[in-house]
Amino acid sequence: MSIFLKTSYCRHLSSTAMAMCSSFCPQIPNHFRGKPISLFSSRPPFSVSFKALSSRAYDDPPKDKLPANIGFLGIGIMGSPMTQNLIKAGCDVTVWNRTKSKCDPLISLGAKYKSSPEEVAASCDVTFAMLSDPESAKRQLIDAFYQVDVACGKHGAASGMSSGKGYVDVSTVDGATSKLISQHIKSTGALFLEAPVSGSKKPAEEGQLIFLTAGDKSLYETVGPFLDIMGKSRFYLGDVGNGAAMKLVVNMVMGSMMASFAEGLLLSEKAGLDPSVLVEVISQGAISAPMYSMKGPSMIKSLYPTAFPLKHQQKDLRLALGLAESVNQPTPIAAATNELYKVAKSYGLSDRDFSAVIEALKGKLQQ
Ligand SMILES: NC(=O)C1=CN([C@@H]2O[C@H](COP(=O)(O)OP(=O)(O)OC[C@H]3O[C@@H](n4cnc5c(N)ncnc54)[C@H](OP(=O)(O)O)[C@@H]3O)[C@@H](O)[C@H]2O)C=CC1
Ligand SMILES: O=CCCC(=O)O
Repeated sequence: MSIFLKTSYCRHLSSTAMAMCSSFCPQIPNHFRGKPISLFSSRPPFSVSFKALSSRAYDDPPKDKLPANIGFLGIGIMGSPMTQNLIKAGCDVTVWNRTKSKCDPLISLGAKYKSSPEEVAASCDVTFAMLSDPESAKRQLIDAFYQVDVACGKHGAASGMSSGKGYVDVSTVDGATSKLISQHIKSTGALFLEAPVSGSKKPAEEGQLIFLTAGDKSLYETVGPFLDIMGKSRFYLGDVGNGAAMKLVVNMVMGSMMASFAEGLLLSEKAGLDPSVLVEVISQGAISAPMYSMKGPSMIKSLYPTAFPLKHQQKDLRLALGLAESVNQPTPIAAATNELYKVAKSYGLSDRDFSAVIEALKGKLQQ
């Protein structure tokens, strides 16, 4: 396995964190570790930024509970950097993706490859999945004759699961999908955790994601060190469905914020103002958000380099509206916002960044 030394990280590793790294992936010498790994034997029902607390003393989990082999299904915009961080931290990772070529860079970093989710799950202690949507998280149509369910069906991950293993779904799906996958996984005796993430491509690359987890608490504790490699904080929210719901509410708010920001940029321009000054004014006030400063300058230039695909934002709005319907909560702003993203999709912008929603307000697509 190729091992990469991140000297900037290592400079900050406390000796406690180094010792924990050693017990976690014992085949890797401490000085090759990528980042500190923080472990809690029990966690409060709220999140703490563990990377900021690396000098605290933590209990090591029992060594016989530490997973040795990690599987990762779905090597897309998010899955790829998340897997890279696991490999760089010294974990033994096995990957699968529908489009096999996306696994190649990870294989050259030291990952193993298996040709189905079932084989990954069978060869790994814990398998993560980062797939597009409820449909792909459950089911994949390879061709007209041969069907593979990524999680649930023939050659799906559940077929390779058994007691002692765990499945962690980090995709953004609705609670019903998550519960269905949980049932299939748990019927094999394995454990299940839903763990959708807040944070986009760059936080994924930098190991700064926020995990919104729910499901088997013991699996949450077992995989905590892996979540801490990929993320900066993690929330445990109780029963399966709560992580999915939290993620959908967050992304419903984000989608509306982006749509409103897009309206503001266009209105400022039509009113004779400089939209880049608007971005600066917003960044200094109470409605400041990193998203506006990060996306604003490229939106003004009609550039939408993809970090969070627009089709996924629309999917999350659709699922959030379903959640709202199920609890009889009015969400008129999200409903209108969803329509705007649907217009943007009809302009062929599905695979562009979600900030391309501004094009739906221009009336005419800028090439
Ligand atoms: N990008 C972001 O900023 C964030 C995304 N998310 C969520 O993470 C998930 C993944 O997003 P992201 O990585 O951006 O998306 P990508 O579109 O880059 O990746 C999607 C992944 O799902 C796979 N996939 C899609 N359809 C199927 C199918 N029918 N069967 C099997 N595999 C399939 C793709 O395989 P293939 O390569 O073969 O197409 C790919 O591995 C989504 O749920 C998204 O909402 C969450 C937080 C941030
Ligand atoms: O689901 C995507 C979230 C993107 C983000 O949190 O920046």
